[in-house]
Amino acid sequence: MRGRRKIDLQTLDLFAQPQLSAQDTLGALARLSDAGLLRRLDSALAAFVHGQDPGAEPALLVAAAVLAQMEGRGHSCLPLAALVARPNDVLAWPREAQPLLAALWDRLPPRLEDWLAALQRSPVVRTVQDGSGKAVCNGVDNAVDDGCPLVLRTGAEPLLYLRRYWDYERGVAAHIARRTEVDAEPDTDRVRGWLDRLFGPSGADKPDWQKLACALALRGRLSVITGGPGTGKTYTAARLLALLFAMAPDAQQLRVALAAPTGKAAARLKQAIDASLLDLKDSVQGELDLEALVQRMGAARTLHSLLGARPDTRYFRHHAGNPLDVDVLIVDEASMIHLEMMAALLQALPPTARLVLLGDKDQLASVEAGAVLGDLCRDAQAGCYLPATCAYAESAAGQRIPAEFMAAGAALPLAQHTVMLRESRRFGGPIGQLALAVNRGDAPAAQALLAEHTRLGVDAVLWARQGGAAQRIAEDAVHGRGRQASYAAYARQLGLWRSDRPQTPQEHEDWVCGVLNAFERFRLLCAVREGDWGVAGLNRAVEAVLQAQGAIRKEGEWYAGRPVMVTRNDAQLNVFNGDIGIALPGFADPSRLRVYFLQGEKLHAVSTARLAQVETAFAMTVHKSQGSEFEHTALVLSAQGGNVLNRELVYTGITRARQAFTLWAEVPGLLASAIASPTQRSSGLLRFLEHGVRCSA
Ligand SMILES: Nc1ncnc2c1ncn2[C@@H]1O[C@H](COP(=O)(O)OP(=O)(O)OP(=O)(O)O)[C@@H](O)[C@H]1O
Repeated sequence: MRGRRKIDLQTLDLFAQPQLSAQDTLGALARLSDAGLLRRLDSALAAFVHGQDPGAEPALLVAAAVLAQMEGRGHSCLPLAALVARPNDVLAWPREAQPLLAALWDRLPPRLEDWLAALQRSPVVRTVQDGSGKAVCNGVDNAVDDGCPLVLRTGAEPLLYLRRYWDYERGVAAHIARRTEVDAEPDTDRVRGWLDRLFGPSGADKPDWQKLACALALRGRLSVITGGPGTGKTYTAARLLALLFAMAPDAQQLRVALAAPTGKAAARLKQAIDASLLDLKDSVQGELDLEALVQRMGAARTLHSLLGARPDTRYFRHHAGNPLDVDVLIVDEASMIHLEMMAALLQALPPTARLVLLGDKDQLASVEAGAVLGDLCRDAQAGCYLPATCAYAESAAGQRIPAEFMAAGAALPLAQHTVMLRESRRFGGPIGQLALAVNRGDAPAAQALLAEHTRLGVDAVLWARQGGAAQRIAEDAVHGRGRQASYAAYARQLGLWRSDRPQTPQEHEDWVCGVLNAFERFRLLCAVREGDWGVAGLNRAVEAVLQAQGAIRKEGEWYAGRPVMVTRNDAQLNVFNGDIGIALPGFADPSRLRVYFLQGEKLHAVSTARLAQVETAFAMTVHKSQGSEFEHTALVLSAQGGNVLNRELVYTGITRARQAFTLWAEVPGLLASAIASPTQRSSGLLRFLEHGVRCSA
């Protein structure tokens, strides 16, 4: 937003007079948009509200604009008490904009009650009370939703919504409430027998959360399994599938689907589940035909493709009226699912089907509004298990839940269907320790770990660098540091085209796969897009270094070796948002570049002319890297990052690295301030679950 500022904030004069009319307010909001403090869309919503209600008061117009701005930053609603009392906490404007904010707030009502009254007086705002079933619009009892664009949820913490987000939250909460009702309990002796076969016996010293997750998943139609990298979420999900298969009255008829928000995450899920299931063949000794299950599951899909996204619309082919044809759906990387997508997914799922969500609750939430997995996992760390859950866990999984994980009083049914896996199997080393330190907000420990390892030299697993020109980052990325993965292997593999040119289609395919696999070993991850330390600047810098060493010959937009990331789903071309491909000469006609993608084990080629929605991918945002892992990642923190530099971003960047992690910080203090800034997205989802989902007709 700061990049779009055209006006000097110091000289911006918002108001001619102390009183604020609706017109003055709209003018001020428009000027704040010109100055880049709001988006055009934000002030446009206020103007729209005024168009619908010429009597709209300044507080309503300001609330509407801020609500739109919040939606753009991933929040599903606006907490009004915080806005009135601490506007800057909500708006997060830069220091130089504080006088403007103070001038605006001086002219607005000082008390929350007055804001609420201003909102409730307007016909554009529908007022609803949690749990009462009462809805009021324009002061009139109104159980029927007549399309008010804004919704005000009253109560101890009033929330203002754009109507569609209120609908999504309410819909998601209603589905979750239904799905977490306990069905008939399964035969616990059988469950326990199968769990012992699938997992082996467990020690008595601590609970086996993996077994517990499987047992709890049988009790309802929603199961949430969260945990950091390598804690065995996929391992557990494969065993859960085998268990469901073993317990199903007609196992051969069980329809199972796998999905994830991105194509890459979907492919990884399928690979891991297949391998895990086939590993289990011995423990099920011919009693379960797991090979047949693997065959029947088919490929994992992106959520868009599973739901049947209709191009250029918000609509899907599958919905409540045309539900998905599944009995069990496992969705990985659930932290990336935004509110609207979760609402669509839950609607499209038959009421009897089981949904299993896998994901790391501490990762970055989606760019779009909502942090659904984070919300659903609010109690995951604490457990909050009720006595009935503990009794069931003991009889079905042989697991005694320690007192510290039991609910102190009432607890959400959702918590009884949520399990956090706590032991990482492949992430215990320095990278894991660093991730844990970041996650618990311990900046000194994170910095000490980085400093200690950096001292070990260029081969160190952790490595921290500070300041200097972005050129240094690019050179490091291309030439590598020590023995850690870099783009050097990719450049070497690319060079084989000239020194050892493929002579047969098979050799060509092997070479293409070699380039793609070498490229996947390393990645530069940025917090921001713009600037020298952002995606755009670093892509240019890496290209310049590769060009200088002769690895690429960049003459136009496309060149042999250009790695690209697809930025928009294109079902016709069979490429999806987040897919990474590399432009390379074809075998039959080397003068024409084709972009090659690895889809599972198979190569997929698309002509460069047909791929319009792509961007160069030597550097990518941390957001776009979710669902991927690399041997070595270098996380680049730009001084321009502002409040994008937060704890979840750093944690997500670190946990993309399997063997080595490098941190580049443009100025001192960026890491510590990011760690000190956990993201809090405003949402009312859990409140719906706490109060019952009855607040509207
Ligand atoms: N109970 C277990 N016993 C033995 N090995 C296990 C167990 N749980 C997990 N593993 C192994 O640990 C590794 C990580 O497990 P898995 O890939 O399922 O973790 P994950 O949480 O899905 O990771 P990611 O977040 O990266 O997707 C795998 O090699 C898996 O086989």
